[in-house]
Amino acid sequence: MGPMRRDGADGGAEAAWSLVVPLKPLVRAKSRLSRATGEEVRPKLALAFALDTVAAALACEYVGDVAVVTDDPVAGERLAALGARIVPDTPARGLNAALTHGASAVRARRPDAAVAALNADLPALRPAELGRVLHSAAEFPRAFLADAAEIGTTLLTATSGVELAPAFGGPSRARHLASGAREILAPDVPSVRRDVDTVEDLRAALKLGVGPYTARQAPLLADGATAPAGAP
Ligand SMILES: Nc1nc2c(ncn2[C@@H]2O[C@H](COP(=O)(O)OP(=O)(O)OP(=O)(O)O)[C@@H](O)[C@H]2O)c(=O)[nH]1
Ligand SMILES: C=C(OP(=O)(O)O)C(=O)O
Repeated sequence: MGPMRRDGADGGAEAAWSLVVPLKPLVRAKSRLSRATGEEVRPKLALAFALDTVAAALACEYVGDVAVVTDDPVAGERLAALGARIVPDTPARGLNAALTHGASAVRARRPDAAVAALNADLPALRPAELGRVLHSAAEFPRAFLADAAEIGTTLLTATSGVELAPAFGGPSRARHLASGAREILAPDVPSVRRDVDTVEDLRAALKLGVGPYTARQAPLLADGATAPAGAP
């Protein structure tokens, strides 16, 4: 059976994906930003990234629901208020175990769900761009989108009845390719590829235009984090 339809209309009805978004406890999240942000702002920024990512995902016409896999109580409460379902993590088993667990939780409720893992660090995410990626992904049993650096992965999909088999972490683009997943080569989806791990990534995201939660945190950042590259 194909993915569930989000509406019953003929023609323009779009396949509804279930997204699975993993989020570390905020005290540990985005550790590579710590030097630029300081320890007080870093968890707030990690939460803001997740809120912007999930809000944009929920606004995407191809997305039926979003499950966030997290053990963080504050993030869980804020993300649930946006409309996400919160799935408790699998303690100490890491990112891929969390994603497999999230996909199982989704399919326990909806066995024929098409699922997509999406990183929580995409503060510039635009619903229409995510929609283009999911539309392309629907043609293949498994598909993925490489991150802006073309080394990692920001999104991995599995259509109805197909195991997600996530292999995220570090140089995951090559692993996802080797696993048989199809790489999505959509040209105009920079916001879906713009993950933020470093201060340079954050600058690039700010240039693309971030969502409201991250924009609100930006003034709290040291100048070094937001000044254009090469600025004095
Ligand atoms: N639920 C869950 N999410 C995780 C786990 N590890 C990583 N993530 C999430 O997976 C995505 C990519 O994670 P990483 O790049 O490894 O970690 P990060 O917090 O984004 O950044 P660094 O601390 O700088 O590595 C982010 O959305 C993380 O919050 C985990 O063990 N459980
Ligand atoms: C999780 C990933 O990357 P990073 O650890 O760089 O965020 C990935 O791209 O698979």
